[in-house]
Amino acid sequence: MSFLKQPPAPARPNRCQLFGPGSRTALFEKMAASAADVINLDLEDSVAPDDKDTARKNIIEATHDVDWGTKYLSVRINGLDTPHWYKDVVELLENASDRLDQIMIPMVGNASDIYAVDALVTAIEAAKGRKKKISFEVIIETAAGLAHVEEIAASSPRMQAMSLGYADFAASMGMATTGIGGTQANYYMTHEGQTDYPDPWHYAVSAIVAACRTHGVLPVDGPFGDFSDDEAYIAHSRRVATLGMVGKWAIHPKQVKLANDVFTPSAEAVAEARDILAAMEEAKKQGLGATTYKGKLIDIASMKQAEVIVKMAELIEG
Ligand SMILES: CC(C)(COP(=O)(O)OP(=O)(O)OC[C@H]1O[C@@H](n2cnc3c(N)ncnc32)[C@H](O)[C@@H]1OP(=O)(O)O)[C@@H](O)C(=O)NCCC(=O)NCCSC(=O)C[C@H](O)C(=O)O
Ligand SMILES: [Mg+2]
Repeated sequence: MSFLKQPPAPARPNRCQLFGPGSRTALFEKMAASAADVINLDLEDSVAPDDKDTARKNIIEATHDVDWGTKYLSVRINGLDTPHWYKDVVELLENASDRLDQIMIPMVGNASDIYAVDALVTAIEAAKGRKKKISFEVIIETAAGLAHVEEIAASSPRMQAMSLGYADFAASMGMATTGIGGTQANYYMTHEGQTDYPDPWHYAVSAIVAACRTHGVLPVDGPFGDFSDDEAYIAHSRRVATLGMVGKWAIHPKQVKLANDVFTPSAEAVAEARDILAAMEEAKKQGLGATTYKGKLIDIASMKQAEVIVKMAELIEG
């Protein structure tokens, strides 16, 4: 391990982030009743330009009037290149209740974007005497955001999570696709008549996971647009979970269960992880750093892998 220890990510479940437009108040109670760990009330792209002020008022009221239970309550503000974002931050933090946990910053390109929001949030918290410090989540969804992903992950002590935003990311990168996540029809390889569809998002997902794990931030997968295709959503979620992400957005309530199922370690996986830890404990007593489990090598690195699974399961069990 480097001298610089890898800090732990925030100890809270983040298996699914359910999104809903701030302009659709009829959805708020349904979102609160869902099984999502995180609620993202949206002021950005799911809200029409003419509805921004109303959506902001709706969300402020919902922080007072809706019972969000134990969910992590987050509001996505508008991008820093819009005339809306400063009003989102000022009106939210001057009027929303203490129930608000997080602000989600879209379209970030560098650490200075976070610095600007952090300075404004810090001033309002002091002016209004807000007790709970607001955390940040950012969306990596531009070429610049990916190019500067590490400085963004390290940019503020408020940073708790980082999501990959497939639609804007594809547009910003000039990708020849309109799909929001998942396999892309023209991204394939052929060999002796066989066609294979590799993952076009692999680099972005891994870069986000690496930046997040380096700075103790939760890496989260963004939207999957085709909410009629459960199998594809599950496959995409399994891929990013294997790469180290902790959860995924739901842009429709039916995706919440799919995400929770993928990002909750199975009973078998937890039992195996606990067996590996027990086997390593036994090996340690015999002065060994490596041993075998079910005919395979396990060593201290296997212990760390097993600890990730057991810790996540214990976090979710609460
Ligand atoms: C996608 C939707 C517009 C679909 O809405 P609708 O047609 O009303 O859905 P259904 O008729 O299938 O609804 C079935 C029941 O579910 C309720 N419902 C619908 N949406 C939600 C929700 N988000 N949360 C909770 N409950 C919901 C309906 O009321 C029905 O209930 P009932 O009648 O009682 O059975 C809509 O789902 C929607 O707006 N989803 C959120 C879209 C969103 O927030 N988009 C922004 C995030 S993705 C993004 O911005 C891209 C990203 O930044 C990037 O760049 O990649
Ligand atoms: Mg976007």
